[in-house]
Amino acid sequence: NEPRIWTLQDFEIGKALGKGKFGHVYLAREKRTHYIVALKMLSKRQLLESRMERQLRREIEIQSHLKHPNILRLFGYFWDEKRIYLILEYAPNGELFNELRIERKFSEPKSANYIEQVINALMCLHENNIIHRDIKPENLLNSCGVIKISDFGWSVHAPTTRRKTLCGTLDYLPPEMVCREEYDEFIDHWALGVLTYEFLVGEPPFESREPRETYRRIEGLQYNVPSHISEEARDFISKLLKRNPYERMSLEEALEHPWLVKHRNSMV
Ligand SMILES: COc1ccc(/C=N/Nc2[nH]nc(C)c2C(=O)Nc2cccc(NC(C)=O)c2)cc1
Repeated sequence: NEPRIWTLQDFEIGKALGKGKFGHVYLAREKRTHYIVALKMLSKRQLLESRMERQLRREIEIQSHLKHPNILRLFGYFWDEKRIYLILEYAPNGELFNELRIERKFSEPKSANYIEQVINALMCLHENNIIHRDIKPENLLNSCGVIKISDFGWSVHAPTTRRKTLCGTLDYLPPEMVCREEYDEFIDHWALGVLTYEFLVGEPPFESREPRETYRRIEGLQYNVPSHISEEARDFISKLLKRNPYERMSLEEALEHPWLVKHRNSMV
């Protein structure tokens, strides 16, 4: 099916879902098929001012070609004189970040189930030689229990050396990014360890009041695992939060780790 030329007139705009960094996301319904989507509206001026247009092109290029149940679909895009519009898959339950703040922390079965889905998405990305580089609860959407990785704004084709200074949370940065070394897809493995910790504990492992302190704790691998965390979960995290990227567990090994196997067998 030929990609259509979409226009705003093809959609009925519903409620605002939320405000992203560069624009608003609205619930929308395609008029002909009544298909429900999330329409992300980005201001051209803001994109140009912050020189993000190259990053947006990359985001569109990457996300539009990826088809995986745990990766949020980008169905298409269009623009008018003021804005660029991304036609995105709608995930009814919203950001996992919100769910985690409400529940404070997730149970081990729930964390294992979510982490397994993130691993499946990362395997798809890495098979396509893509590093996400921004795995965190804010960039994970929940669609009736199915986790969708979204926001490919920071994704790149592996391996790469970072050109830009980093913005956003430092909590998820691996040591090799903190010390400006070359890095590759293993930075996503590190982020997976940080994500697992944050699901189980309710806050990221290296979180500190001062960014400098966060850097120091990341470089020194200084994190404490509360006693309520199971031995298997503790071991799973420790095999991802390794200073040397090549010592980090592979995604295949992670799927076979006792912590995930234990909870997979107990899932209905
Ligand atoms: C405020 O409560 C909410 C509950 C659920 C949603 C669902 N969002 N679902 C989405 N599907 N596809 C995309 C893209 C989105 C999306 O961007 N959501 C979004 C954007 C900005 C903030 C939030 N906030 C929360 C709490 O999820 C969600 C959005 C907001």
